[in-house]
Amino acid sequence: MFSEPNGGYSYEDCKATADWLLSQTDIRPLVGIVCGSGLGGLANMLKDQVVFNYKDIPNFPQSTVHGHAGRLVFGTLKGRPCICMQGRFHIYEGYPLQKITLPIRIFKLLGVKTVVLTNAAGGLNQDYKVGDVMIIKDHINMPGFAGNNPLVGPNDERFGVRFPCMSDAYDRELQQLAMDVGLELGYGDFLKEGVYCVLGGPSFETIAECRMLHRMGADAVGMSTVHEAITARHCGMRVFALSLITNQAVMDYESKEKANHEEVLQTGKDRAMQLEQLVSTIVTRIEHSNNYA
Ligand SMILES: O=P(O)(O)O[C@H]1O[C@H](CO)[C@@H](O)[C@H]1O
Ligand code: HPA
Repeated sequence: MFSEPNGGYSYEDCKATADWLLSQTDIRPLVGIVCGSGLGGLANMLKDQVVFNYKDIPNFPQSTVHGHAGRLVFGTLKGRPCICMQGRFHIYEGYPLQKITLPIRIFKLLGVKTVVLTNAAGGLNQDYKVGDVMIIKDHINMPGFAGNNPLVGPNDERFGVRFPCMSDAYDRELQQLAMDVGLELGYGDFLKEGVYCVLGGPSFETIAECRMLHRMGADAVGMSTVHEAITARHCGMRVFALSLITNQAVMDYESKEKANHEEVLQTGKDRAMQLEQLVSTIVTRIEHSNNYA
């Protein structure tokens, strides 16, 4: 039943997983949240939780990265039905892109309308500080330049069109909502907006690479999110995404700084409370600001 043509899954396979989940819970999520490295605490915002370990879900990949718990959490946020991935998948774990993005298609088949993607990222923009939160307004898909796009392979029109538009990948209304909410919460000092660039990882970038990415127009660099955003847009969900700037990308040969995953996770812990406030307020306001979700 769970075949993998071209390393991906058929519509029927995704549907089988979605139906299996729907048969286990009465919660019908409208918002799907993906927690970045060290940001799994976001799932704690959900009430009335129904939790699945990834290993128990048919077809689901397994989390292998420290800071990604590997749990799918259904619940409600101020009465609003949500689903939260406590742990995402990355290219460097060895998974094909179609597998990395499988949960996004499952979100769609569960009835999710809006996807909220979060990540930990290195700051390239020299005005950014560790602890800043960057609302993603656009992306640069470096693996995509070499043909590594999650939509490679036969296109199933039940998900979306062959050539989806990406100039509106990140919903502008939700970006504005996030900025308004952030300012209301008093987060103006550390709230930014910018361009996220994805690389394959797992090695962090060299100094020359960071300099190049910055000149190219990227404000932050990471190893995730873009594949999920492309897949979500392909199947017609709205996307809101943010990066926590967990470290400064090293741009200077005089610098003694070294990127490391421990710092990434620590910055996530330090900003956990504000991120929970920001994301939960945005999610509850989506309802009041439009009819999409
Ligand atoms: O993008 P998320 O999953 O937040 O994780 C980021 O943190 C890890 C590196 O510390 C990489 O996986 C990078 O992509
Ligand atoms: N580079 C790539 N990915 C990251 C970084 C970084 O500096 N920080 C967190 N994820």
